[in-house]
Parts: sequence; C-alpha cells; structure tokens
Amino acid sequence: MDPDAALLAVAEAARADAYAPYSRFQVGAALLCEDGTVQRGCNVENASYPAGICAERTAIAAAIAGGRRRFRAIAVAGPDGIAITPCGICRQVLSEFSADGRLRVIARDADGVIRATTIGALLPGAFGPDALRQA
Ligand SMILES: O=c1ccn([C@H]2C[C@H](O)[C@@H](CO)O2)c(=O)[nH]1
Ligand SMILES: [Zn+2]
Repeated sequence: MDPDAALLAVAEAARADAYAPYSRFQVGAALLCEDGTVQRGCNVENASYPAGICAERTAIAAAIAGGRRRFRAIAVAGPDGIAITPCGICRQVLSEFSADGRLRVIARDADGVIRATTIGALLPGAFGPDALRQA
C-alpha cells in the first residue's frame, strides 16, 4: 500500500476511539515518528466545550510523552465525504515540531481523494521557537 494511504488507514481506525459526544464529529490522527513508530490520536471533547482537544494534538502530546519529538508525517481522518484540514491551533502545535516546515500533512478531500501538503504550506510565516531564542 502507498505510505500515505497506509498512514491514513491508521487515522481512520483511530476515529473509533474519539470522545466526541457533543459534536459527534469523530476525528482520528496517525503521527509517523522519525523512529518509524506511529502514534494514534483522536479528539477528546469536554462538557466545558473549549477544553476539548483535537486529534492532531492528542497524537503529538502522546508521542512527546512517549519520548518522541521528531516527526515525518501526520494523517488526519474525519467522517466520510468531509475534507479535513488541521485547525489553526493544531497548525501552530505541529509547526513547533517541524523547524523546516516539511512535516507532511495527509488527509482525504471531500471526494475521498488522498491529498498531501506540508505544515509549512498550511502555516507560512509561523511564529516558532527561534523567535524566543533571539529575545
Ligand atoms: O482537524 C480537526 C478538526 C476538528 N477536530 C475536532 C475538534 C472537535 O472535537 C470536533 C469538531 O470541530 O472535531 C479535530 O480533532 N481535528
Ligand atoms: Zn485542531
């Protein structure tokens, strides 16, 4: 199987773990780490709505907590027929761990076609760790 399709299949499986009783919009993520491991993520909502966290960030947090900080790609999957693209907060968080902006971001478009881009294309001119080092 094509590597993007394989990673997306993990993201699609991860949707089943989503805790999304409020939006009923289940999202799964699969984060390919530089060591070849794949960390799953899913959205985790909360009765206090703003406390909810997206699938992309649960995957990042779990990977970091597991000692992995270098990532190659992330695949994200939502309900069939709906194009998913990481929200602004997730773009910022993903960008923190992709100094060169080359982290690959994979998802299906509304027609189900697999599309890949980079975090640098999704968040050009990102504010990053370098800015704080210069202060
Ligand atoms: O890329 C996305 C977009 C949305 N969501 C979640 C947040 C919320 O729980 C629900 C509806 O926005 O979907 C994600 O996890 N990732
Ligand atoms: Zn998000």
